[in-house]
Amino acid sequence: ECYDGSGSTYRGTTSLTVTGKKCQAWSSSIPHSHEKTPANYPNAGLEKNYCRNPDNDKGPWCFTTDPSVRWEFCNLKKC
Ligand SMILES: O=S(=O)(Nc1cnn(C2CCNCC2)c1)c1cc(Cl)ccc1F
Repeated sequence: ECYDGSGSTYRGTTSLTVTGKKCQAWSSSIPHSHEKTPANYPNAGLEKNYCRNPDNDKGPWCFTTDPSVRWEFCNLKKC
């Protein structure tokens, strides 16, 4: 899979980061509490633990399930 531009419109199901970590669900605050919730960002496609770009970073990312790593970019290429 690949993403266009900054990936703000990416709606695929990749949920692994560049270092192979599993993504934390956007609706969860464990292990990382955060502001990027589906309630706060209803149009960002923050489903399950799929990689997304709700804050206009350079590509899709996610909070990781590793307590020592808050977030990482995802294992996706730019189209
Ligand atoms: O809940 S958060 O979104 N957590 C957070 C921390 N770093 N990031 C990066 C995610 C990828 N893009 C750059 C910011 C997000 C968050 C955002 C802001 Cl503006 C302030 C505090 C905070 F807790």
